Parts: sequence; structure tokens; C-alpha cells
Amino acid sequence: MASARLDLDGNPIKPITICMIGAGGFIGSHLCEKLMNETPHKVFALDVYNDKIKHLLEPDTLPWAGRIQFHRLNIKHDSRLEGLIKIADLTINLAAICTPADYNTRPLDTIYSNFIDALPVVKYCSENNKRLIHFSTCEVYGKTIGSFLPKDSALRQDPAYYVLKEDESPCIFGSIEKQRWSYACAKQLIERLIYAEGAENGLEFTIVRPFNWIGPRMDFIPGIDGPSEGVPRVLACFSNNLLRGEPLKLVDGGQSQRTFVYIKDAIEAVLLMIENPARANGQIFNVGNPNNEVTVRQLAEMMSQVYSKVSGEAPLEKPTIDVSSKEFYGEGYDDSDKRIPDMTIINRQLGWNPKTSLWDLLESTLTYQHRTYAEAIKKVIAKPVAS
Ligand SMILES: NC(=O)c1ccc[n+]([C@@H]2O[C@H](COP(=O)([O-])OP(=O)(O)OC[C@H]3O[C@@H](n4cnc5c(N)ncnc54)[C@H](O)[C@@H]3O)[C@@H](O)[C@H]2O)c1
Ligand SMILES: O=c1ccn([C@@H]2O[C@H](COP(=O)(O)OP(=O)(O)O[C@H]3OC[C@@H](O)[C@H](O)[C@H]3O)[C@@H](O)[C@H]2O)c(=O)[nH]1
Repeated sequence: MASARLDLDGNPIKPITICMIGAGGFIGSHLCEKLMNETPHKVFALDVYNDKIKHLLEPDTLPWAGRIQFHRLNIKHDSRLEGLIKIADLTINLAAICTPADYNTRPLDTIYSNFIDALPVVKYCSENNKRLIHFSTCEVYGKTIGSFLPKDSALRQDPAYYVLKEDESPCIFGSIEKQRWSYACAKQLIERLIYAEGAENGLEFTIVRPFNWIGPRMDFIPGIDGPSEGVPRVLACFSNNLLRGEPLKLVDGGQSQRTFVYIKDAIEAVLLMIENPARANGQIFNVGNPNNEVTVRQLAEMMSQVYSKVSGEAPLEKPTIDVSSKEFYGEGYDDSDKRIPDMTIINRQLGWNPKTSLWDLLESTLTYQHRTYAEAIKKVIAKPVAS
């Protein structure tokens, strides 16, 4: 008999049933895969789409058949939601509009999706005494304190002015006409509501703040498995440019900084939260890789090099072009300047650390992108344009 799986305190882990909302998305697909491959837990996978988890649902001879059940539903208006939360032990809410191109162009949908639509989920968990793991974002920190200092101030180099700490850092957003912040603000308010449900009504919750998780199946490639005019997050934008042999577009000079973490490292952290409720309840966790910091320009350069290695194609002579944010995203765009997660709390509670370097995670991700999309792109490019 296989030995019992133990939690971080040495107690056997009991199989549970998880109601995962937004399970058909990028993070959800990796989390479902991990839960099916490595744990005995059951999953109700709720989403409006299931393309990214089809390989886990069919055929029904898969070793985990019966442990994952897909429910096609929109949480905006579906009475089945409460029933599913009630019969599960834990709810994980991933559902959201979470691509920056939408924040300033579809601010109402963004606010509804990230705040209003999440309200019933919190309410049903609280009323039925069910544990909730809610996905927020690193964007709740907004801009760093350091970004307001004079450009030549030595304090800009002091981590006290830029490292983002769950229990200390303020949330700093732009003015209301900078609609970019509609997303961060809605996420902040739902965090505050969940925290208040914990304080006043005893809701058992964990809030996750992902810092740019990237990897296979993130977003879509415009014109292949998503709308031609769609603007996904940066990994898919740059992948699309590389696949088409076009220069990568640097918004406002590509000076913003990000830390990227490999999806498979980040999913390990989520599994630890799921299986160690006593250590995760009542916590807000940064989940990122502080060692993988680059400017967007450096990311573009590294992706060009890695793509050339995995595809065997020579890099473009002019690998990037500059574009203004107004041209690329439209009116109301703004940006986070720098995002370094403090890792103290997740280290202390769960002993988690990211492992994969930026080069390595780009290599496995771009190998996937090339294998999945290169042929389809070639066909689209070869097609004569209809007159
Ligand atoms: N990927 C990241 O680096 C990152 C960073 C910060 C925060 N997050 C947060 O993590 C969560 C998941 O992100 P992701 O990258 O997997 O995004 P994603 O867009 O790939 O996944 C979200 C999923 O939710 C589903 N969904 C949205 N609205 C729904 C509704 N009303 N009913 C049912 N399903 C609905 C979508 O169909 C999609 O499959 C989001 O809450 C996002 O804000 C992600
Ligand atoms: O083609 C592109 C796309 C994006 N960019 C830039 O690349 C940076 C990263 O852009 P992304 O689209 O990945 O999104 P951001 O990192 O700004 O926000 C993301 O972070 C946290 C999550 O909540 C969301 O998934 C999303 O809001 C931004 O500075 C953006 O302006 C480009 O320079 N060129």
C-alpha cells in the first residue's frame, strides 16, 4: 500500500472535494493537472470554457476519471453555484477578467468580474462555513513608494522603498481617469471584504497574490486560438510576435520591471496552501520569484534569444520596436513600475521557495509555444488575403 501523504506538521492528508471556479483558465488548468497527477482530491471544475483542461476530462479511461467533473457555468447567473460550494470542502476562486488591455477599455466588466461577481462566492462560503482560497493579485500594491522619489534619489536603491510586503506595504493607485487601476481597486476591495468576513464572521480564508506567473497555456495567440485583435498578457504578446517573425512591441520604452515565476513552481505553493489549512488560513501570500527580475526590454531580448535557440531560426536584426501606451492600450492606461515580492510570510508559514530561473522557464515555455503554434501560424501567414 502507498504510504500516506503527510502535511507539513506530519499529519496524514485526508482527501477532500474542491470547488474550483475558473478551473478552465491558465492557472486552473495547471492546478487541476497537479491535483489529478499527485493527490487523491476530487475537483468540481467550474468555468465557461474547458479547452485547457480537455486533456484531463477525456477519455474517461484516464486514471483519475471520476475525480474531476466539469460544470460549464457562468457564476454571474447560475443557481448551481451555491449547491456546489455547499457539497465541497474547499472553494478556490480563480474567475476574473485579468488582462491589462481590458482594464481601461472595459472597466465596468473588469470591476463587475473582480468584485461584484466574487461577492456571492464569499457569501456562500461564509454562510456555509466553507474554506475559501481567493486569487487576488500583486497589482493591489500598485506603484512602489520609491517611484515617487526624485529620479536621482539614493533611496530608490533601498529595498524599504520598493519591496512589497503583505502586512506593511500601502496600495498606491493612479487617479480615477487612469482606468488601468479599475482591476487592482476591485481586487483590493474583495480582499478587504474577505478579510472582514474572517474578522467578523469567522470565514476561513487564504488570499493569494500572484506575481506574474507564466508558462504553457497562458492566454491565447491572436488569430489562432483567440481573437485576431485581442491583446493578451506580455508572454503571449511576445510569443505571438516571435512566432510571426515580427519585432516585439515595447510599451513606453519597456522600462517597467517585473519578476516572473514559473507556473509549476507557483502551483507547488498553492498545493501547500490547500493541504495545510492550519498554516494558510487567515493569511495573505505573495507568490512570486524575487530573483527573476527584468525590465520588459530585457524580457524581450531574452525571449528573442531563447526562441532562436528552441526554433532554430536566426533572431531578427531589429528584435524590438517602441510603441506608446496610448497607441497600444488606449486612453487611461498606467503601469506598475516594479514588483519585488517579499517572501517572509510564505517562507515562514509554508517553507515555499521558487526554483526555476527565468532562462529555464522561458526555454520550456517557448518550446511549448513553438511546438503548439508554429505550424498553425505558418498556415495563416501563407493564406492569401481575401480581396
Ligand atoms: N497569471 C498571473 O500571473 C496572475 C497574476 C495575478 C493575478 N492572477 C489572478 O489569478 C486568477 C487566475 O488567473 P489566470 O492567469 O489563470 O487567468 P485566466 O483568464 O486564464 O483564467 C480565468 C478563468 O476564469 C474564467 N471565468 C471568468 N469569469 C467567469 C465567470 N463569470 N464564470 C465562470 N468562469 C469565469 C475564465 O473563463 C477563465 O478560464 C485571476 O483571478 C487573476 O486575477 C493571475
Ligand atoms: O506587447 C506587449 C505587452 C505588454 N508590455 C508591457 O509588459 C508589462 C507586463 O504586461 P502584462 O500584460 O503581462 O501585465 P502586467 O504585469 O502589467 O499585469 C498583470 O499582472 C498581474 C495580474 O493581475 C494580471 O495578470 C495582469 O494585470 C507591462 O509593462 C506592459 O506594458 C509590452 O511592453 N509589450
